[in-house]
Amino acid sequence: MSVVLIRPLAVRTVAVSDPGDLLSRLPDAMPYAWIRHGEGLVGWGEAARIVIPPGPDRFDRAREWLGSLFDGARIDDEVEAPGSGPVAFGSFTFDGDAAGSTLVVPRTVLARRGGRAWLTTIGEAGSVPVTSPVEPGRIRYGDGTLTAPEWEQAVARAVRRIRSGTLDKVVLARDLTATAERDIDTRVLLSRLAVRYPECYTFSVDGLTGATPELLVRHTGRSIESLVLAGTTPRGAGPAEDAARGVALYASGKDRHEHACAVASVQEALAPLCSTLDVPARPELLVLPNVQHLASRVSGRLSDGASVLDVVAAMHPTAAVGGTPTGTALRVIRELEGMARGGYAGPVGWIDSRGDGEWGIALRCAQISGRRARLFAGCGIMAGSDPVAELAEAQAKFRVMQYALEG
Ligand SMILES: C=C(O[C@H]1C=CC=C(C(=O)O)[C@@H]1O)C(=O)O
Repeated sequence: MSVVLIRPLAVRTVAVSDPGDLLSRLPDAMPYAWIRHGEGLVGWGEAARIVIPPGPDRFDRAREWLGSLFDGARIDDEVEAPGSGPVAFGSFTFDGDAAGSTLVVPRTVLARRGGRAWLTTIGEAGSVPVTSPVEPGRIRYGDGTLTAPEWEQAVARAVRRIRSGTLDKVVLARDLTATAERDIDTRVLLSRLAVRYPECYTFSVDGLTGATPELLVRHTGRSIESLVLAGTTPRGAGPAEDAARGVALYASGKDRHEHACAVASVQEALAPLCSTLDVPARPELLVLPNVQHLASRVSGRLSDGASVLDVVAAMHPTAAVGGTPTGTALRVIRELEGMARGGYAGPVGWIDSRGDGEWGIALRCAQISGRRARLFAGCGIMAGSDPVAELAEAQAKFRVMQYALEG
């Protein structure tokens, strides 16, 4: 386990006047961010970092490290709100056996929530070199691991596997590559995403950048909430077609079953942790600029002092990104996708020293590195799935990051 830190952490949180657009305050091109409707946290610099080794105990290792780091910290926090005091941003790979899961405690975090704003600093306040955001310029796209026809064939194979009775659902994803004229400054992408997708969680952790609509879990004291998504249709060309698509999605047996699998996986994971759990009987429609989703808002009360990372560990991977049953779906994903998902479809978010935090599923995102980006999009495959329609759905999901890159 590789660990870098300034120990013990000397943490100070002070209330500040409204800082305006949080993203406009970021000094460098590789920041940490978690923003929805202008609220959330942004961070920069690095007071501590852990690269978590792959394996079934990776969430335990992460929790142990955070526990000893935060317990040993000297914290002077005049705000005492979720997200004040020391905060770690994190990204876990989808596949527990893959390397690349990380937790980072930024040296500076600026936050806004519920009409309050605060600034957390760790260690001596030093001067930070400030650069201006630079547009990436022209973008060239290329195929990722599979071409579009190859991915359609993988979907057709998954459908045959499901019809043979081996599994109910599997989420298959594909990747696209993008190369920009200049190094990609994630601040440019974050600002575009936050304006166009205010309903989503605009995030960035170590270059994994996107705007996900799917809240894995928000943890505030003992209250938890989750927004479960599965079942999708692209937006229509005009209001009439759009409304008809929404009605058809809501009435589609295939999509309702796909959604029910995702809700059941969340319910099964949360029930043992909760004294009460509220799961809606029917989904609602979530309409985003690129797609419409079936959505279920699940809420509950934890029966003990489990932290947000405990809840994340119990939930991942939900059937919104894995499938049903989970073990079989994960084997089929490895076999048919043929690619490393990295942080895509893994948990991404933040945790504070009280165990509060917000974690999403890293969807509608890309891994940014220098001039290159790797974009990801996936679809829940069911017995009734049509490979052509699934490809169109994946293209609609790619549009989020294509817009972020191109403007
Ligand atoms: C796997 C993705 O979306 C998931 C979340 C919402 C709806 C989904 C669907 O309808 O297929 C997927 O389960 C993705 O965006 O890459």
